[in-house]
Amino acid sequence: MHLTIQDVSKFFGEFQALHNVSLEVGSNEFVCLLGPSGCGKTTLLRIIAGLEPFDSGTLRMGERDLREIDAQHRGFGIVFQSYSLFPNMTVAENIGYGLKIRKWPRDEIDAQVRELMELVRFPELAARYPHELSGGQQQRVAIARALAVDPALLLLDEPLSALDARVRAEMRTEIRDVQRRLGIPTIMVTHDQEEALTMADKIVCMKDGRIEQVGTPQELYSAPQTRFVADFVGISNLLDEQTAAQLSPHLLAHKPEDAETQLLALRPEQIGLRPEGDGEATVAQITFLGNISRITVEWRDQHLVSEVHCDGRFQAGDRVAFEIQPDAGTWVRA
Ligand SMILES: Nc1ncnc2c1ncn2[C@@H]1O[C@H](COP(=O)(O)OP(=O)(O)OP(=O)(O)O)[C@@H](O)[C@H]1O
Repeated sequence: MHLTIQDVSKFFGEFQALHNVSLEVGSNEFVCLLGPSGCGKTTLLRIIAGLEPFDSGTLRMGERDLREIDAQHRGFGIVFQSYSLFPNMTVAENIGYGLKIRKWPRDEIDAQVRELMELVRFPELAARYPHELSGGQQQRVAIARALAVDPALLLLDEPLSALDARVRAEMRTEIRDVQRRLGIPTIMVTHDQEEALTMADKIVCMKDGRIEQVGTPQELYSAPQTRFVADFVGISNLLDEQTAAQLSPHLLAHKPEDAETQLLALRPEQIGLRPEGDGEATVAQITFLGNISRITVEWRDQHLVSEVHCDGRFQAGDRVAFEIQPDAGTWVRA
């Protein structure tokens, strides 16, 4: 079933937290709301969940107007950043809780809980209490609990942000895997662009209560439309028209005519370097990243960031020349 958000606006007193937000979430889609702190991601998620009223616009699940259905009756699964498990219930009781209040028979609850524990890979932890689990395990239980009621929509609010980097990376794959297998439309809030790029079918990039751009991870990375998206999703070198022309006059050939599109966003991997004694730039800093090196070069009065496969060709202080394809980069709105 489709979720349709149309022209939703939200005020907190005088402050407008959301400006005419419109968005579709398809039946098997994994959508990430991505943006910096305060851009309105959580507010939008809470509105969808029914935990927060909104001032104008429409919200529909299939044909149903969600304004007419309160949070408990929407049948959505929700997982928050803090694990929010019931501390006095075991793992199995936590997962089965939603089924118990729906008055499922005992043996059916047990079967469903067993299945979900297999799905989130910890059948042996059934009898433990939340305080006996690691952060990652607690968050898996929270996800299993949200999935238990066969939700029409799964809402995740920064579910991985309290976990350490390794567990977080593991759980990205696990969550995506379970979501694909169950085919539940999912909306996840995150401010972590890497998380959004690795997990989402569709990223909704937000800024100041507005949607800046919606697209696949590839679209947002390779065709950002605004300076904000170019900067927030991945790393970009942003050059005005004059500077772009100095770097390589060919880059102007693909600049659109409109007056708003003024800046060229060049990804670091689009700036190739070659050692050259009288090259126009100087290597300022080299950061080794394993498979590649990130090299900051000084050029005229600015710094440009390049990423190259590291083969030890460059040292700080070296003179280098640029190797840039004529169609490199995307012209974006300032
Ligand atoms: N209950 C409230 N009363 C007043 N202002 C609020 C309330 N809730 C949120 N806001 C404001 O609305 C804006 C959006 O908040 P929201 O929590 O949706 O942002 P966010 O993108 O989720 O940020 P974060 O990543 O920090 O959670 C912020 O400026 C916030 O201060």
